[in-house]
Parts: sequence; C-alpha cells; structure tokens
Amino acid sequence: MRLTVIGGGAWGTALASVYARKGFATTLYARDEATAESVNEAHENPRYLPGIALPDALRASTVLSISVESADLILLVVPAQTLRAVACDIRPFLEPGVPLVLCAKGIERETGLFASHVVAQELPEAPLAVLSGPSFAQDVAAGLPTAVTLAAEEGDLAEELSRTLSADTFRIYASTDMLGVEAGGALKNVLALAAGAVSGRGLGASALAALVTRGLSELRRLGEALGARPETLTGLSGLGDLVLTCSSAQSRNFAYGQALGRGEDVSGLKLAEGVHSAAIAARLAREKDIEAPIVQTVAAILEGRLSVDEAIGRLMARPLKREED
Ligand SMILES: NC(=O)C1=CN([C@@H]2O[C@H](COP(=O)(O)OP(=O)(O)OC[C@H]3O[C@@H](n4cnc5c(N)ncnc54)[C@H](OP(=O)(O)O)[C@@H]3O)[C@@H](O)[C@H]2O)C=CC1
Ligand SMILES: O=C(CO)COP(=O)(O)O
Repeated sequence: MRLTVIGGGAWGTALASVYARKGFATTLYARDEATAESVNEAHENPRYLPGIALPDALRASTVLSISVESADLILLVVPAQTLRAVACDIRPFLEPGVPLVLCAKGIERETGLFASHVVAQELPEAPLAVLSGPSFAQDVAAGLPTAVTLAAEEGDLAEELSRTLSADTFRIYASTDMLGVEAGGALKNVLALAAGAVSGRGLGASALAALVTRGLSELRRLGEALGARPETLTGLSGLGDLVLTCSSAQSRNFAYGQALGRGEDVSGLKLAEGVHSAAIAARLAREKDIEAPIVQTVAAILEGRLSVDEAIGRLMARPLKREED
C-alpha cells in the first residue's frame, strides 16, 4: 500500500505516522519546506506536534505531483476552507480510481457545503470517503487507543477502507452516512466554542453539562434536517466527538472558546474550525427553520454582536419548553 497524506499539520502528521508504523509506504505532503525537512531529518514536526517522535520510515515531500501520482490511497488533511483549492491542485496528478479520504471537520463558508460535496464538485470521478470521530492528533500520534468512523456512500468501499486504515490502536467503524459523519464533525466544533466560553467565564461544571446536552439536541435537530441519520449523530463522529472537544482544552475549539470567555485576545490562536463554520451553520439552521440557539449565539459572539455575558443572559431567559422539543 502506497499512501499519501496531503497536509503537514497536526492531524496529517499524526495519521501519516500511524500508517508509516503500520508498514505502508507513507508520504506526508507538506507545502512547508521546513516541516518536510524536519520530518525527514529529525523525525519530528515541532511546529504542529511538538514532543512527538515520528517513525523513521515516514517520508515527507514538498512535491505535490509525485506525492499524488505515486499513491494508491490519499488522505486529504487540510482545513475545510482550503479543501476546494487543494482538490483543484491535485486534479492533474490524480490517477483514476484512487480513493480520497477526507479528514477536515468544517463547512465551506461561501457555499454551505460539507467536504464531500466540495470535493465531488472538483473531482467528480474520485471515490470518496470521510473520516471523523473523537481523536486528538497528539493522542493518535502517541499511539493511544482511539476509535473513529469512516463513511462512504458505497458500503463495500466504507468497509474496505475501514479495514485498510484501522491499526492496532486506531479502530475504525464503517458507515454509509457520509453527511451524518460530516455534520457531526462540523457542528461539534461550533458547540465546543460555546463549551470553552462557559469554562473560560468560570460558570461551573453544571452549566457546562447543560450546555453540552442542549448542544447535542441542536446537533441532532440540525443534523437530521440536513439529512443525517440519528444514529450517526449519537455515534463516534457526533456525540463522541462532542464529548471529547467539549471537555478538554487540548481541543483548539474549546481553547478558543475559553479565551473568548476570559475576554482574552484570540488573534494568533491555533486553527479552530468552528470559528469558520459558525456563521454558515447558523444560516443553515435559519434556512431549515431549525431552533439552534447555541449555534446562533456562537455566531453572534464571533461577529461581535453579543458579549459572552449577554449571550448567557439570553440563553437563560429563553421561553421555557419541553425537554424533547
Ligand atoms: N488536530 C486534530 O486533532 C484533528 C484535526 N482534524 C481536522 O483536520 C483538519 C486539519 O487540521 P490540522 O491538521 O489539525 O490543522 P493544522 O492547523 O495543524 O494544519 C493544517 C495544515 O494544512 C496545511 N495547508 C493549509 N492550506 C493548504 C494548502 N492550500 N495546500 C497544502 N497544505 C495546506 C497547512 O500548511 P502550512 O503549515 O504550510 O500552513 C498545515 O500543514 C481540520 O479540519 C481539523 O478539524 C480532525 C481530527 C483531529
Ligand atoms: O476534532 C478534534 C478531535 O476529534 C480536534 O479538535 P480541535 O480541532 O478542537 O482541536
């Protein structure tokens, strides 16, 4: 198996290290020369995965054409807002029939599309799958036990890729609900911003539990309205990832929310996909006539229309209702 990972950030490097350890001929494509050199010479990626020793067998390259042409299987591991451009970049070099596994968790701002739809528009012939679930890059790269979901429209492809990409400490469950897996991954990031803000503002563990639970209600309502299956939204890629990212400052989205809650400067913080997905998630909810007060509140805070304290006041003052509604 010759596997190429496109994207030399935290998640791309972690996944590439899993497959180099598994014995696949793995290439990590990083556009940044210093990153590629560091992976090849020092077997580390200090910019994105400090303190993690990468396998000697992992090779990094800055040459996109060779990285793509030589692959039997490609993982696209770049931020959601750059995915369309990267899909266009790889188009000239992609061999027919080579599957693409999409690992971003976000919604394209301009179109409101999830990753699989974005890439299908640019590479309509490529077999596509999505990989998502509770998995911090540092944990996966350190070989800690992790379980995630891989979805493809065709059940056979989902199962084949899940078998291929599972490893001793990286267990993959197969699914045919691509949209459900993508919706959970994108929406939990927006909710993790809110959870971080609750933590950063010092509102206590009870408030955090309430926020996460009501956040799950929104994720289910909106996810189902977008076409996701309910069981996917309460599986690893939905509830599982919501629990992970709403409970640890290891999550960049949670950490970003904490900074908002503390009134700190957020410029210069690491990638927080929820920041880019919040407004479009709020718009999708309005278009589908779905009640999503937490998502709407996060969008309003990010746009500077609401302070964290005003947001809390508004959420608590909403009309009382039945829990199941
Ligand atoms: N980190 C994690 O624990 C997990 C992340 N994810 C998801 O994976 C996606 C990527 O996250 P992550 O790796 O953590 O992000 P990082 O910010 O750590 O890295 C992003 C990487 O993408 C590269 N990149 C950006 N634009 C391009 C481009 N146009 N062409 C080539 N490379 C590009 C960056 O290159 P450069 O350094 O040159 O800017 C960088 O190497 C996100 O959607 C995230 O939600 C999913 C599961 C776990
Ligand atoms: O998606 C993740 C874990 O599953 C990573 O979360 P952050 O992007 O918030 O760090």
